[in-house]
Order: sequence, then structure tokens, then C-alpha cells
Amino acid sequence: MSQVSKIKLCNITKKFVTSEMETHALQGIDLEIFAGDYVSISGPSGCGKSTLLAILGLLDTASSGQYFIGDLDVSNLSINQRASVRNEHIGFVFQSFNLIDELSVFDNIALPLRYRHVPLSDKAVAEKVSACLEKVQMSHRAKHKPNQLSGGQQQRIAIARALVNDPAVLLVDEPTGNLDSKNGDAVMQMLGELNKNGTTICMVTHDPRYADMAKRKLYLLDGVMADELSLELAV
Ligand SMILES: Nc1ncnc2c1ncn2[C@@H]1O[C@H](COP(=O)(O)OP(=O)(O)OP(=O)(O)O)[C@@H](O)[C@H]1O
Repeated sequence: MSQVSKIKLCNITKKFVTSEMETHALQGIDLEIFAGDYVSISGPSGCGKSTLLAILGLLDTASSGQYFIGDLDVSNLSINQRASVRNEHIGFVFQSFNLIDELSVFDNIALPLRYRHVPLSDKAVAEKVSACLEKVQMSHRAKHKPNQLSGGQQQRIAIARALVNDPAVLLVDEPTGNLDSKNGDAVMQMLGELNKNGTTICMVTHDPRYADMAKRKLYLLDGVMADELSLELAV
């Protein structure tokens, strides 16, 4: 975590309303993630994991409650302000990589740097991209296009892109969902090493083996943080 020592959710709720029904996807979530943390979030399908990650990633807003990134209250920002804070403080890694096929690996990783308020020099961009490529051991693939890489390699590039702005937290949504077990294990090992070197991680996973790799395991059940026992009784 660069300058931010903690992110904090206070009594977060999320209600989805359709013409047929209301869904209370999150029902009063309190959560603190500290610099250097490695948190996993597990729970049955539909319990609210993706909703929680989307709120943490400022991709969606809560229905009520407060969200702080460091001292900054980000609960009630405009869409543009959210995008700016997201670019500065959040790294997001998706199950489906979400790389841009037309761009080289280098340009994919550089993309978040192009949206900074104060533009960086080409030299500074190249240095940051190279450092991230090294972190994920993919320096030799900088000029490749994503479709010339294996799934595991694409996920490593997606992780490098998420890290390039030195985010307060790396939010990781089922990072191994599209990978075979060998590539999945390699990506998980890489996340563990990044955390050892200081990257703060919050990961949603269905896989108990991978959840166990986190320093702190959290469980969601029907939109509420649950302990392990109540989760085992529910599934
Ligand atoms: N846009 C939406 N409109 C209406 N209901 C929604 C919407 N998004 C999510 N929900 C509902 O909110 C609840 C939580 O969904 P969420 O996707 O967060 O669960 P999840 O734990 O990530 O599930 P999974 O493990 O299957 O991905 C579910 O009941 C879902 O149907």
C-alpha cells in the first residue's frame, strides 16, 4: 500500500431493486483492510462476494454506510471522482483477465498510467511498466499481444497492470477461475510473493485451498460476515 495505511467499510448495505423484488445483497458489512494485509473472502454463490468487491473497487456504490480509503471518505463521490480515485488507489484483477487484444503487453500495463491527472514522461512510464513486468516475471513478453500468451501468462499481465499505479489494495476476483490447476497454482504463488513484498490483497475465491493462502479468511453468508462454523452449516 503506497501512502494509504488502511481502507475501511462501515455498516455497508447494498439493495438491488427490480420490478419483481428487492435483494438485500449486503446487510451491514464492517471491514478494515490494513497495509500489507492478505484477505480472502469466501461464501456460497449469491452471498454478495462480487457485490462487496465491486463496492471496494468503486465500480458500484453502497445503498448506505461509509467507505474510507485512508482518510478520504469515498462514499458519496460522483462517477468521475470515483473513476479518478479508482485509478489512483485500486488495482482490480478479474477472472477473465480483461486485457485489450489490440495492444501489446507493454501498452496494456501502461494503460492506467495514461489516465493519471499529471501525465508521466515516456521514460517514467517505461520504468514503471518494466518494474511491474519484472514483478510478474514476464519481461520477455513485453512486445507480445495478449492472444500470443497462455491463460496463466495473461493473468500475470493483468496483475502487472493492476499494480502499475502502486494501488492501496489489489482486489482479486476469482483469479484462477479461467485457469487449469497448474497455472492457477502459479498465479496464486505469485500473489503470495507479491504480498510478502508488501502488496495489500483482498481476494474473492471459491477454492478453500486458495482461501487458506490468505493471512485473514473472511466468510460471507447472505450478505453478512459469518464465521467458519456457520458457513459450514449452511453449505
Ligand atoms: N444488478 C443486480 N440486480 C439485481 N440483483 C442483483 C444484481 N447483482 C447482484 N444481485 C443479487 O445480489 C446477490 C449477491 O450477488 P453477488 O453477485 O454479489 O453474489 P456472489 O457471492 O458473488 O455470487 P457468485 O459466487 O455466484 O458469483 C444475489 O442474490 C444476486 O442475485
